[in-house]
Amino acid sequence: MNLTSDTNKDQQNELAIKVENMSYKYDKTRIKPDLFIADWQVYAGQHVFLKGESGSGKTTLLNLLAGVLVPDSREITLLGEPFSQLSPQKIDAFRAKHIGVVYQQFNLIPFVSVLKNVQLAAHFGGTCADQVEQTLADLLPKLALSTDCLGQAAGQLSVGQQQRVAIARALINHPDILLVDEPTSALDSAARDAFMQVLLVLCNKFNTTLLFVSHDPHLQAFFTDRVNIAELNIAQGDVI
Ligand SMILES: Nc1ncnc2c1ncn2[C@@H]1O[C@H](COP(=O)(O)OP(=O)(O)OP(=O)(O)O)[C@@H](O)[C@H]1O
Repeated sequence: MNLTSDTNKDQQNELAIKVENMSYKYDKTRIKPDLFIADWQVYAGQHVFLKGESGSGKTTLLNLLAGVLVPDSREITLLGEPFSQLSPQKIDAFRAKHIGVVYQQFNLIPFVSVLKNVQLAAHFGGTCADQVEQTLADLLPKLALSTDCLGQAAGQLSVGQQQRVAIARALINHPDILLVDEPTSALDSAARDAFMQVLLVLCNKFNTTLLFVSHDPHLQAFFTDRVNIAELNIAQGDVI
């Protein structure tokens, strides 16, 4: 089964994400994996909405694509690189340079300033200080964040502000791939829609491939490419 998220497929020939016969199980003593994907591709620049019921494997897939988890069979290719076959050090370097991740809980360092949070990500991604300054000057107004917040401890900001800082941090290295896990659950509908619009504008600007995980049906409208993890994860059925 070849499941490709397919808007503008004709115009886009570069694959950002290719997953082939990838399996993962949390408990290695079990026979049946928690996640098995036979064949799935996302083209460079696509914005894909990944939906699915609770426990269906969305976060697991995201963590595999981020290199936080390592598949049991190693078949993830990102940007043409055999990502899941790289050494742990190379995976860390690849992630820092090419992948932005926005987690459900944002994962900011709460007692460290907003600026430091962003600078740390930039440092690991090899982005120089001048570039950080330039990108922040561009990003902050788009994210409705004032320069005053840069000096504040991240943990002192509102949830909505932390979310936008998490986006700034994820985009500071102009990643090729942005993985976003259910970030809008704490927002009201107006803030949620504003957030989505900003996110999509920024991904277009940087030509970033976006994989957006959510089970909020309202957010589907922002995407033309939608995939249900149940179609991908054949470990959830009786196929294997
Ligand atoms: N750390 C873990 N240890 C063992 N099993 C886990 C762990 N994390 C997830 N699982 C199992 O893997 C399966 C997929 O979980 P996952 O968190 O990826 O689902 P999800 O679709 O992201 O759910 P949700 O929408 O509730 O966040 C579930 O059966 C879950 O119980």
